[in-house]
Amino acid sequence: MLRWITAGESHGPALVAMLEGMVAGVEVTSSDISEQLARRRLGYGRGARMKFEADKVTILGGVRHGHTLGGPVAIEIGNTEWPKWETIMSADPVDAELLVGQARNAPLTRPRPGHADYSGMLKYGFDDARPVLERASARETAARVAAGTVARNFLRQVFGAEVVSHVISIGASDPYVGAEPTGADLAAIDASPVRAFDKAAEESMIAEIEAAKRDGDTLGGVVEVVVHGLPVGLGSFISGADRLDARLAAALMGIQAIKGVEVGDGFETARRRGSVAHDEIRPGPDGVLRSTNRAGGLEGGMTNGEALRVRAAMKPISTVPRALATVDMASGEEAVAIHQRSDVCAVPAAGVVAEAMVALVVAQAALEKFGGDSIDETRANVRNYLEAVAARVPR
Ligand SMILES: Cc1cc2nc3c(=O)[nH]c(=O)nc-3n(C[C@H](O)[C@H](O)[C@H](O)COP(=O)(O)O)c2cc1C
Ligand SMILES: C=C(O[C@@H]1CC(C(=O)O)=C[C@@H](OP(=O)(O)O)[C@H]1O)C(=O)O
Repeated sequence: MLRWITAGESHGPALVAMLEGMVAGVEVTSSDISEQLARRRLGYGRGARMKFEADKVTILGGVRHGHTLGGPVAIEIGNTEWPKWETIMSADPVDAELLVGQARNAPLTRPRPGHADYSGMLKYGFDDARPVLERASARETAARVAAGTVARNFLRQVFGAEVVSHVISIGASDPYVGAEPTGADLAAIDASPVRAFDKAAEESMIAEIEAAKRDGDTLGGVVEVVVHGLPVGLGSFISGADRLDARLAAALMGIQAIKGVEVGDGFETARRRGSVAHDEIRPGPDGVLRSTNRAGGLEGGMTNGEALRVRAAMKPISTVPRALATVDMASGEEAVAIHQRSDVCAVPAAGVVAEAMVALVVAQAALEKFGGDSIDETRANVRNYLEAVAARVPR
């Protein structure tokens, strides 16, 4: 089974991603990973930290001469800001004197509503939010994007499938309505400062961010991930835990600040009548045809051969410059929440993280179905299956 785990803190020396269960022979390089990490740092509305900090990629194991070896892949993402945090975030004990007068070491006792601070301090027994926010921080998503790069390369190399995301809306901007993008549109989407697929939607999103910035406020939004080129039958209806929609929802909800997931037309489908909610099946020149894809390529917990389409809703950033009311955990007095700096909006970055999570879950389902120890074996199994599927589709 394809499994992944990350380790590391926001201001630690590095993040580490481990990916276990990937077949041998997948082409992947450090620059593929760096390229994906650079995409995650893009986006209008990100804070100062994105400008001065850099992600330094080292593949520690599982890859040789640009190909996976079949063993666990370990990727380190070094943090170039580490020298500033070396004492405060030292893994080993440090002399108390070294910490005296260090502003960064001042205990954070005013938990931010919406962040992990309050519950984390109580649950893990800390008087300071620092040890909580270090791991709760979405800096960790860089490690997921690194692991996701291997998965997205696998999907491209086995199915020719591309994982694409774009931003549907930011705050109360006019949501994007129109055709879903394909892999060929990814460069244009990345060139948009808000990763929008449409100029009008982009302008409306930028206006929202400008207004929030002016007001000392923050924003969330909605992203969509689309995967073209997947075969029918990934995932299963057999048990709830096998359903690909359930697995995608869990993976997307596991991203910091994601509060809702839609599959296909999602909540809109709930408002429709059945006659206009589903995707009718008709005979076509090369088998069967669907003229709509309201289901987002998933029926019965399985891919149905149409484009996979899922959306994730992100709540606004919880470090609000116009700081929110809280209680100082040291004194019990009313206070305003911690605020030093933050992103105004990180929705474009969340889209890149969502791509990585979708790639990992789909690659996991593909490896379950097709197996193999090498990518050639997986490809042969895919070919065999697709022949059987083609023979079954009426023409
Ligand atoms: C890409 C990305 C960047 C984020 N940047 C910030 C930030 O700068 N400041 C902040 O307070 N929260 C930021 N967040 C959100 C927090 O990580 C998140 O609100 C926190 O973990 C609590 O959310 P939860 O309730 O979903 O766990 C970011 C989230 C993502 C996905
Ligand atoms: C560092 C990243 O995102 C960080 C995620 C984050 C949070 O609370 O989630 C808070 C911010 O960090 P800080 O509070 O130190 O300014 C973001 O910059 C990153 O995405 O690489």
